Amino acid sequence: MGLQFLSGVSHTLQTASVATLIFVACVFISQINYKAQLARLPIIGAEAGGSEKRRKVYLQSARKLYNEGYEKFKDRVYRIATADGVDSIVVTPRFLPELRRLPDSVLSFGQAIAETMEAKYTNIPTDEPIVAHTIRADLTPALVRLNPLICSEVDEAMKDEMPPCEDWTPVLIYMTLVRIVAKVSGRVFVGPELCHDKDYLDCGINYTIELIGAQRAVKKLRPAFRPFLAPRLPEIQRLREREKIATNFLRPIVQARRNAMKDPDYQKPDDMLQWSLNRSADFGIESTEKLAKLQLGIIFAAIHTTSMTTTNILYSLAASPEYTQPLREEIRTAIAESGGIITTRALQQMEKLDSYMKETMRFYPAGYTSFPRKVLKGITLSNGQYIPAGTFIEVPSHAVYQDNDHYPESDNFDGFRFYKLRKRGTVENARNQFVTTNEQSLAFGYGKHACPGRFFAANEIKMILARAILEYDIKNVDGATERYPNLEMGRTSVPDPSKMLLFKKVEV
Ligand code: HEM
Repeated sequence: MGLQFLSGVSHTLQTASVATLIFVACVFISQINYKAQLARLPIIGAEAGGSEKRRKVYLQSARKLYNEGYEKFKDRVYRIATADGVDSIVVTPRFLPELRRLPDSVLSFGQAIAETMEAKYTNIPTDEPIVAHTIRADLTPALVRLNPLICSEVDEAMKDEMPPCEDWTPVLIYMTLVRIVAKVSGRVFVGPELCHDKDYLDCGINYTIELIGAQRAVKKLRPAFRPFLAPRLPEIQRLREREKIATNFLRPIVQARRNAMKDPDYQKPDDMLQWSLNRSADFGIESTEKLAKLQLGIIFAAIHTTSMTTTNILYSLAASPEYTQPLREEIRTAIAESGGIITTRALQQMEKLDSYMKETMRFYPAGYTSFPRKVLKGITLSNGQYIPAGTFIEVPSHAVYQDNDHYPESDNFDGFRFYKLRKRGTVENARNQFVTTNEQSLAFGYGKHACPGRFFAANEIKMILARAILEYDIKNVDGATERYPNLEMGRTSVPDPSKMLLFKKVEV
């Protein structure tokens, strides 16, 4: 009996050892295979040396590397070291039409964001189709109806947040815009109950800043230690606190709305929270906690992106005052022709403003690359190059914006570049709008995950700028005429949030 038992144990151990060996061999072989596949792709910046040296060069001069790669590898994809120390695969835009056809099970936006944002620990919702769906199906079609409301929120928020500016007054413009955008967007996202609540607004504004801090803190940990150490990081615990605070804010409102929805005559509010509630059963969203997390996700996608874009435009405007008068005239005429208010038609008529916004975004997109995707299944491109599963790809959007073939005299900031192109005909009119996305206009991404919120963002930014340009003269402090440089880190480029602009009320 004893011998039989021992021989059984020995047999089991042998089987387990063989299984383990086979498993290790498989992992080893697939790693070798993966590395061999990667090694077939050319590298930009190889002369710097090993991967750590290339990473350092990337941190100092990512923009230069992407531009060099764009010139060197017009028809091929190549590798670049990134801030993470992981090589990313840079894809030239000629491959975009074939990549856009691939399903998410092959090329995943959600997975790329989840890994970049360390979603496992930060909890940011990256795979919740209800968010993009509600924006596309409910928010964008509602804009014509909502624009008067958005406009009055812009007016009110600007009155609250801007100082009187009877004489030249310095304004820390980035944070001022963050508060204006948070209030205006809040009206559309959560509705009247919460959008003016200072504590809720602070919760949303701080959440985004803290989320980026938490993501950086997790990235600093070695990957193997993250499951144990990341949940204990104070930055991650602070995010959990924020989620609780947001849930507590939303709970009574969600409860009241759910109760009211039992009444067939209930006039449902016209905001994202309500549209999400209407669709929650279809997407399996039950709890208020989940709804709160989705709200935080929308806030993360919307507030700082919109505020940074608007800040970039105002920094450009302060350094190119020759544009103020023609823009002011266009805005005045458009509003006058719409009965003195900013209607959807008036916004559409602000084509010079639209062009100025797009030209600023061409020079100062939020990042030097676009179309971040994780490759879940290996892809063979039409030129025969193979991109293995497990890699990240990106497109060098800023280099595209600097290409003279697409943008003649691309170094020249021409605020009315797109306005002039739009005047050429119907096709050119459609191709050159602020919200347009295509292989040459990548600031809002590309393909089926291109930013669904860009139509709302465009309206909101135009309304804020229309008010600012009509009501104020704007200039840099200390008589500086150069545009404030953006802060660059790796592939990101942000307007310097510590800079002031001077504002003075226009005398009428
Ligand atoms: C000027 C402001 C904004 C910029 C520059 C911007 C930029 C982007 C970019 C680059 C992407 C990735 C697209 C891709 O890789 O193909 C994206 C996605 C997204 N954006 Fe925006 N965005 C802005 C405003 C907004 C606003 C106001 C909202 C919400 C109302 C929003 C909601 C989203 C969502 C939900 C996604 C993910 C889409 C998906 O999962 O399919 N964004 N945005």
